Amino acid sequence: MTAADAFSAGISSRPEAAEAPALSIDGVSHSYGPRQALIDVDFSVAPARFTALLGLNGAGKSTLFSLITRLFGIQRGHIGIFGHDIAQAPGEALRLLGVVFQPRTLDLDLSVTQNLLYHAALHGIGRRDARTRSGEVLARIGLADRAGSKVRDLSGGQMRRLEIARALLHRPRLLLLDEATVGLDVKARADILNHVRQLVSEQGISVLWATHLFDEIGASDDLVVLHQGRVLARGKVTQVIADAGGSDINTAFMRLTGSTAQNGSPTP
Ligand SMILES: Nc1ncnc2c1ncn2[C@@H]1O[C@H](COP(=O)(O)OP(=O)(O)OP(=O)(O)O)[C@@H](O)[C@H]1O
Repeated sequence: MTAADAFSAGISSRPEAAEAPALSIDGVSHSYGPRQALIDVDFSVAPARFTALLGLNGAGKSTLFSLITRLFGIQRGHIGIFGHDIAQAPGEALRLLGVVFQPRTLDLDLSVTQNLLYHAALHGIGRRDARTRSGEVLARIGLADRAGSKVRDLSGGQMRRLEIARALLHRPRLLLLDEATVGLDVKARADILNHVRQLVSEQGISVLWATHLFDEIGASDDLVVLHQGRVLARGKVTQVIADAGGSDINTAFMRLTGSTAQNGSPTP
């Protein structure tokens, strides 16, 4: 059995399993005019697992995120969140989803808490409940001591953590992060990863972590390798490496894609 088979069998095709996959991507294709950005993409994210979506620039990660969040309509295929088809039951599906996009979208002149309260109001969360939830999410992401600070005074890593806190306000069960560590130094990157991994191990949140950096992927993670719009491999990291005949994630990626690597991150 290949890693892909094992991954699918373990996650998507267990009729006895009470819970559907946190995220299921089935036969999804997307084109921008003549340019095909995604080609028959299939994979799933298991509940309470950290799944890395590894791909170089242009692999199709952002396009996929735009489809999952319904920024774009689905041209072909199906996307489900905990069993709710996002085209048929968008309300139920999106309620369970939190997203951290690549560009920063915080109001720098408001405080940390004010940013959260503003976002909560957009979600229809009442003021008192919003204050309670803000305290909760800041504690979960290690920012409780900065609640009253102006966002402008935070470090880049703290701003990213605030965006994660904001994405957790409506208590989603699936969190998508698109290149969440871009522009951060090594320590801040490790810090964000640790916090997100804790959300998985301690809170049971399911995570899809899009990245182009090998060193952000752990040996016990699930992995999807996306290249030029196609899924080249998916499964447990160790299985993907073994199936590709590599000795580590770098060599496995190179074998799968024919790319070369420099400084821990792949280049085309
Ligand atoms: N609005 C658009 N119009 C035309 N082509 C696009 C558009 N957005 C993306 N593409 C193309 O679709 C393909 C996938 O791009 P996408 O941004 O989804 O990849 P990515 O993996 O997120 O890369 P990056 O990390 O650089 O954002 C690329 O070939 C890109 O040039």
